[in-house]
Amino acid sequence: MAAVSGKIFQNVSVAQYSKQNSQFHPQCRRDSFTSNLRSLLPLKGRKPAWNRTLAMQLRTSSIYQNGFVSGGSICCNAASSSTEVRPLEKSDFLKLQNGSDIRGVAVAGVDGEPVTLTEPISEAIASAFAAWLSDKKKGDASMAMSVSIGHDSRISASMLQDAVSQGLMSAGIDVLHFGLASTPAMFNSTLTRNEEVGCPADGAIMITASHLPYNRNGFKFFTNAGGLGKADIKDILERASDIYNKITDEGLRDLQGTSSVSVKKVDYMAIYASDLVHAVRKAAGNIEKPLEGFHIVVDAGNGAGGFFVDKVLGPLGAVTSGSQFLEPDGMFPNHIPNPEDKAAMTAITQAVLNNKADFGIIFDTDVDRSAAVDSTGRELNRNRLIALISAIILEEHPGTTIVTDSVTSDGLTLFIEKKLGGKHHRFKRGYKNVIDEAIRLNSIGEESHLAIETSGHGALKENNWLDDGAYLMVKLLNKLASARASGIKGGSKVLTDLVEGLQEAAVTVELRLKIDQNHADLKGGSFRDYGEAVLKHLENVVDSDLKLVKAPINYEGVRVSGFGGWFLLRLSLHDPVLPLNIEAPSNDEAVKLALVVHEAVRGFSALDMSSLDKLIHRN
Ligand SMILES: O=P(O)(O)OC[C@H]1O[C@H](O)[C@H](O)[C@@H](O)[C@@H]1O
Repeated sequence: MAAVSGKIFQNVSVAQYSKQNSQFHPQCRRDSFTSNLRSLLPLKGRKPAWNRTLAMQLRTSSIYQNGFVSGGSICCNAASSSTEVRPLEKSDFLKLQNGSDIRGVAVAGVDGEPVTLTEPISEAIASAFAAWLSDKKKGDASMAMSVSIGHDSRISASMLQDAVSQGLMSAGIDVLHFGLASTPAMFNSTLTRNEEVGCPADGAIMITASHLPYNRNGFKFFTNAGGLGKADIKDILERASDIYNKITDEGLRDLQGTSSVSVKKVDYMAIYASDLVHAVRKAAGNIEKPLEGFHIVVDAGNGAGGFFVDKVLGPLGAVTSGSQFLEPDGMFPNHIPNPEDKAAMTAITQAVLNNKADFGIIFDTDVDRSAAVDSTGRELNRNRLIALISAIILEEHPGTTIVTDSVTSDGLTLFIEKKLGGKHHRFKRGYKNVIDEAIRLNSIGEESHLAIETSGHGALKENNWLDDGAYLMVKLLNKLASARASGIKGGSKVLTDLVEGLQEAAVTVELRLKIDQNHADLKGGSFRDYGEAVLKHLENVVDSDLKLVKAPINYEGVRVSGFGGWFLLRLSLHDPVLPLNIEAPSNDEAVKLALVVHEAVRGFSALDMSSLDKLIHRN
């Protein structure tokens, strides 16, 4: 393990600050949300200890650290001044659930998008996570618990970090501030054994909304068992609603707590990155600089992935000139940090070609997703990335099952099963779904070492099923390094060769058909029920058409083969949308498949068919 640069940032005693209460600006006091959690949190043996002065002290110090002092108003940043503590329904909290994440609007100013993730709400959510964690770890109730907090480059990061810190500390939880961090590093901090920096943490919170626009933000939660699931998130939001409304019912009150909690600032990314460096060195036979001679460019999309250049590729000996958008910028001025996005892939491809680099790597905002580009400018994302990682994993674990999301191609199945000798288990969309499915398969005796999505999310058994875009790239770097160590030249050709034989459709289409939730055709029902009815109807139509074959094993939506290609219509995991994926050998065939869907669903008037119409009439 490399040297650790974490140091104590601040040990905060609640009592120490209470007498300074009067020194703060009254506006700050109004903004502060005081959590009266004594009656709400099951904190056996630990007293919740909180007062609003501490809240402001923390907020102030964090604002200074981030250089956000403006006009002498040091106590409230821009987003916090709009914060208002008003009664909310449980349903308002539940609306913040996005599968196994929490997502909301954290920055005001976008028309039609009111702020839903305020400081008080975030503080209540953090307190609820503390209560949830406390229940989970009840065996250790006498021990102090700690939670690490990290964030991506969003402009609301500092405001939310303060609110979350307050929520945790009000529950007597010690807080570790990691600052700019990646989502996988946060999970890792619940596994790392390093007392000096306070790890393993009992829980971790990543403040991120992945690739969503600048005004959004959200939370991902982890324990050493992995990311929290949907049911846990619902539980936390319900608890948060109770906490929040109890406080507003009773009015804001100071608590004169007596126990103390600590806030430590830790450079955890240095620890996490050194683990990645170690992994590549090991794979190359413990060579210090196994990437010497390679020119690798990185596009971090102004998210949190810039560390990969100086803390991973640099120490491994790679040349990284031409890397771009490494500086964190929460307005994402260059492109959406998303390896599924065409503009993002064009940007990294161009960087590889312009710099005559051997290889390109692109991350999403919080580095749980990634993709690559070879030296010829060939994109290695979506099905190609899955094929590539599968080829590596199947060399290491012959015959293993590769779990993927539902929108993967028929060509990928052939490649995994016929060329690589593995088993392709096409499951549902959603990184958590594929990871949980791979874990389940192992638990019933079917060996699986890889769970991966076309979105660029991927997790390996050897890496604790950490959903980690950086580790996926490490697997590719290992391959480059070990090829070099065995004297093989040719840059990234060794990787390109691995996907040789992957059949790819000439036409690939993804449309997202919106369901108008206010449309009379829903008859007051939910968009989910409506979407299910659309899918059922489509299924019946397909069943009665001899030219079409329904996928015999399918876990999500309606997947159909015909006209030399296939389509999948399914419900989005989170949105009132039916995504439609089509792959076909030509435009004509793609249109024939689109027409099948069009004919079947056109009676559903709440469905926006305009993109489907456009596809059909364009050709
Ligand atoms: O169902 P969709 O709307 O296509 O969204 C699906 C996506 O949702 C989230 O972003 C998850 O993090 C991804 O793992 C998943 O692929």
